Amino acid sequence: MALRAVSALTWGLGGPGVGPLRSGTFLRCATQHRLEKMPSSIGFPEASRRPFSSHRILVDVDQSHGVATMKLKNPPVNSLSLELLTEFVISWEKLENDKSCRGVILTSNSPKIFSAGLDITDMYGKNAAHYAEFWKAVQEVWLKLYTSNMVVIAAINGSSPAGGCLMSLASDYRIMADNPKYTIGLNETLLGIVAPFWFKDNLVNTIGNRASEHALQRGLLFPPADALKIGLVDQIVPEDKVQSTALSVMSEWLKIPDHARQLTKTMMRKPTADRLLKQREADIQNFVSFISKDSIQKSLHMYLKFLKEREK
Ligand SMILES: CCCCC/C=C\C/C=C\C=C\CC(=O)SCCNC(=O)CCNC(=O)[C@H](O)C(C)(C)COP(=O)(O)OP(=O)(O)OC[C@H]1O[C@@H](n2cnc3c(N)ncnc32)[C@H](O)[C@@H]1OP(=O)(O)O
Repeated sequence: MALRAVSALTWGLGGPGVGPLRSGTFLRCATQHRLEKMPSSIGFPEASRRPFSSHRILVDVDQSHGVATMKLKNPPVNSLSLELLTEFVISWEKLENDKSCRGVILTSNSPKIFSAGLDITDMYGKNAAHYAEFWKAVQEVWLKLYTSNMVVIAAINGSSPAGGCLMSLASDYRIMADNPKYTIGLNETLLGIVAPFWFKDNLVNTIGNRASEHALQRGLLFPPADALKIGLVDQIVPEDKVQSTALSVMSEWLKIPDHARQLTKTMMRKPTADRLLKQREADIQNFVSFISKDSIQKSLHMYLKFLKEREK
């Protein structure tokens, strides 16, 4: 198997905003329309579309089908900066509160990069208060995605290292563009940092313990075909079919009654989400003390330098 490395949300019933069962779920399900036919592109009729956006997040809601497409837009590499993460949470809550929205396709506005992962400049050369705020936002985005009532499909239209891979892992289904130039994986060790336990838990739940041990220790980044083999993604499709495939997979998922799917998702994911929720503050403090170490700052500095100077 060809492996490539770069060389060198609150759970709990009734919890604010992100509880697995939004009030009215059962009632709504009883009258919910089934999706019989989905459009093959985002060319929805104007009347049924409700786009909204912020600087770094573009959202297009197709109200007649109950599906939103959320695009990350943070050039040049869609890094997950504090600003992007904050805007993500605001947009996500808007969708969670929109009763017409049952599913979200998460993708990128950039053609070649889904997301370069956490913004390294938010973890380098800042003070403890900044690191704490940043990490809280990272946790929040993961909790929102991982515990969402909505069906979340990642349409991975480019490279997806580290935090980008985590966002995909938190989705219910992953479709990746079949381009061998793109890679996906949790490559933290290559930066001299360590994926926290909840990144690891999410990976283990997806690809199993042995494959996770191997992938995490070596910081492996997998091309799409290999990612498919180990179950890191569920499907690979030609680059120009990622969005249309995501829409048709979504239509299949939305045929399942919401209440049954949501309760099943809760049953599967609650223990993992609860593990972070129970020690959220300690996890923030752990991150702050780890990332503030001189040796870790030095590793990040070297990695940023490597990124800037490497041959393209
Ligand atoms: C035991 C205790 C445990 C406690 C837990 C503690 C800690 C855990 C901590 C953190 C976990 C972090 C997870 C992460 O997500 S870290 C981020 C990892 N990301 C990467 O390694 C990706 C790096 N980027 C790339 O590989 C390439 O950029 C990419 C393939 C995405 C795109 O390549 P392309 O050639 O198109 O673009 P580049 O020229 O490389 O980049 C353009 C520009 O962007 C800068 N940049 C790239 N990635 C990032 C990033 N993640 N953050 C900030 N900036 C980034 C790059 O430096 C270039 O800048 P410039 O030269 O134009 O100035």
